Amino acid sequence: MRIVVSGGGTGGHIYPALALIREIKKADKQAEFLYIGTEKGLESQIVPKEKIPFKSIHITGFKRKFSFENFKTVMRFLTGVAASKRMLKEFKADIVIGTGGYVCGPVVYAAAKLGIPTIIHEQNSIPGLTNKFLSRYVDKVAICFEEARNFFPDDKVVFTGNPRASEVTGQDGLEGRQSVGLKPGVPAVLIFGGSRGARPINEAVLKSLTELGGKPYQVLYITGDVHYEEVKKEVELIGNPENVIIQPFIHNMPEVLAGIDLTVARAGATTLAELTSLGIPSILIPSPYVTDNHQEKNARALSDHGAAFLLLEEELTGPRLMGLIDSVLLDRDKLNEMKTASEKLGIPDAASRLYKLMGELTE
Ligand SMILES: CC(=O)N[C@H]1[C@@H](OP(=O)(O)OP(=O)(O)OC[C@H]2O[C@@H](n3ccc(=O)[nH]c3=O)[C@H](O)[C@@H]2O)O[C@H](CO)[C@@H](O)[C@@H]1O
Repeated sequence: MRIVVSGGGTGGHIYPALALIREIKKADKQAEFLYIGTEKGLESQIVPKEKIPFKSIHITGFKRKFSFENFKTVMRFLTGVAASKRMLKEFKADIVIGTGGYVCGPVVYAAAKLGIPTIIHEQNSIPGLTNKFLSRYVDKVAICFEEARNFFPDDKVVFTGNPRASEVTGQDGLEGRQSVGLKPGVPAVLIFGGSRGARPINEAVLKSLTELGGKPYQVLYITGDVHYEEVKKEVELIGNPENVIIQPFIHNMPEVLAGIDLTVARAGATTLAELTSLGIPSILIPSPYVTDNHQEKNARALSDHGAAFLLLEEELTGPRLMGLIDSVLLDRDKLNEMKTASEKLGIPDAASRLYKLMGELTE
């Protein structure tokens, strides 16, 4: 099979695509891939590292308010469609899958117009503009939250879950711990703000850094690449406690997650798929800066079932965060109860479900 995958901007759209590619490679050694993204998105760094052929188009997202930029975006969309058609014909694509972000707009639209089978994968409980637009043209819409169903044509929707959920299973947590310097046998909390980091979470952690130093657990704190230098400067003034490891970004998240007892994070959909697949309890601080506040809805899908605590950004303070971490990590019964609840929501076979759907469209 000759497969084109497109999705990007942030990790939450890229990692599901890469997990799907790995799943297909296991089942079909002859499969060939082309990934179409943008130069500006994280995909231009992450995808070539995986040795997957990568091509880019130039495209920007729509502004929700009326603006001249939107006119330019329409022009870029049309140019993007023409460029995508050329790439798809040259590659002789059998199927095209979009995993979100505005880059898949022109790519998936072009494929549908060429009569190539198409799927979009929606990770969130509330879809973004691009997937809502594309759902009119594609053959199938794969979803990960039942709440997303109502936004799409009923006959196209298939519940598959997020392929990244499959990728994080079966990892060696001890090796994961070792790779980042976490000790075995001591409870570990991972704190991070999505694939790009989050300033409000960084501020809350920095305010509590000294206090964290006195805790009977260890902390892996990921700042996000762009915030790292700034955080480091502050940490030099405060002092870096021995039980807190600070990193800008980690590339072996599946391995590391396998060794983690509790996670503090934004509520990006791919992160949540990973956490539930592994049955990791979490404290979720949804980003309020996303379309239709979809992260809060994502988070509630976990907190309503006892798998997570929801902490709204407006209520986020250092002491509040510390209190919540202690209340879970220092109470074994609570931790186990949340673990079970989290595990129940996981869909570890999501990648094979999505691959099966591809097979149905191409046979
Ligand atoms: C601001 C924004 O628009 N965020 C969206 C974006 O989030 P974002 O890109 O932050 O996505 P997620 O939280 O869903 O996923 C982050 C991914 O990055 C990985 N990771 C993170 C940190 C690190 O150091 N190493 C690493 O590998 C995580 O394991 C995960 O696989 O896409 C998600 C999925 O559509 C949406 O739900 C989010 O609302």
